[in-house]
Amino acid sequence: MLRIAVPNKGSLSEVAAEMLAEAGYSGRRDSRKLVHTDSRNGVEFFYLRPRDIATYVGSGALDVGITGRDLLLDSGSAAREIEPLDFADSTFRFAAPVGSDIGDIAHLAGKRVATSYPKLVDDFLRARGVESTLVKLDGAVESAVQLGVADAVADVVSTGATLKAAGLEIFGPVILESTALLIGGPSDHPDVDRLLRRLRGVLVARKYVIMDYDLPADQLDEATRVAGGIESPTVSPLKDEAWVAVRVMVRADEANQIMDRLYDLGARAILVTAIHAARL
Ligand SMILES: Nc1ncnc2c1ncn2[C@@H]1O[C@H](COP(=O)(O)OP(=O)(O)OP(=O)(O)O)[C@@H](O)[C@H]1O
Ligand SMILES: O=P(O)(O)OC[C@H]1O[C@H](OP(=O)(O)OP(=O)(O)O)[C@H](O)[C@@H]1O
Ligand SMILES: [Mg+2]
Repeated sequence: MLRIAVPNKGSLSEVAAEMLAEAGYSGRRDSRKLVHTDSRNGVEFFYLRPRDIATYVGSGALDVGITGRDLLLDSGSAAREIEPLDFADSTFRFAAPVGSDIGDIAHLAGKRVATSYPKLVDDFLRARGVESTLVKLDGAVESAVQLGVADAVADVVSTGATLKAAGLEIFGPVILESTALLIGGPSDHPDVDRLLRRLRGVLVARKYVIMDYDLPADQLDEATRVAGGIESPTVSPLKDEAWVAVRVMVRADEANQIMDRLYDLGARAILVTAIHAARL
């Protein structure tokens, strides 16, 4: 049985549960349940606080887990990154009040910096020889300056809207680029590969679409340059020998530009369909 740690709350939990469902696993129905066994797929899910997941996986108590890179590094656990999962992308940044004279990390010497990720920030500042006083908060860190408990903050930034609303602006270098990860522990469980293949299949199904179109046969080389597929396009004959039918996988975010270019080459009846599951 593969033992998997999944986030029970916060911004990672919903997407992680969706990905696992799309990968064919059953999940808990009651959001208060802490453990769920999917015996058909030979896995057991443990619903844990995202911040604690690296600790369980790093100690070997659980085999793999889903958490953020920032949380993994802040935990100091021996867990390691297996694969990025393409969600919960964020950067970890310093911010100070708009117009303040803190414009560089050197200016943080002797200042108070509020954060929920003290190890991450401490490691970063220490490595650069800056000595600050860290103020450890649980969340809503952006309010710390307005409320007078810190001079600057270090926190997760996505759109930047939370910082802006609190009258703060980013300064200094990027502390970390974070994303959701599959993490593993000290020993490799033989079933991790299957989980990984399934999760990769979900990522492919989300990122790619199938494109079918009819094309004048003499345009095939040109069309293959526009959309070459993973290995190579599937080409089928049509009754009218001057035409062929082509099927190819393309990135979903490029589908419309590719359709425009194929249309200009003479392609017609261009159809795009979603991929439900994939294994490349
Ligand atoms: N606005 C956001 N955009 C993208 N990723 C985010 C965002 N907020 C948090 N994250 C990521 O989610 C993870 C934080 O998990 P956590 O459970 O603390 O989420 P949370 O939404 O902050 O939950 P909580 O309500 O407990 O604070 C980190 O990896 C972090 O980088
Ligand atoms: O750049 P933005 O798009 O505004 O997103 C960043 C904010 O999102 C998260 O907050 P969350 O909602 O998790 O609250 P928290 O601070 O209590 O964790 C994070 O801690 C930032 O505050
Ligand atoms: Mg949060």
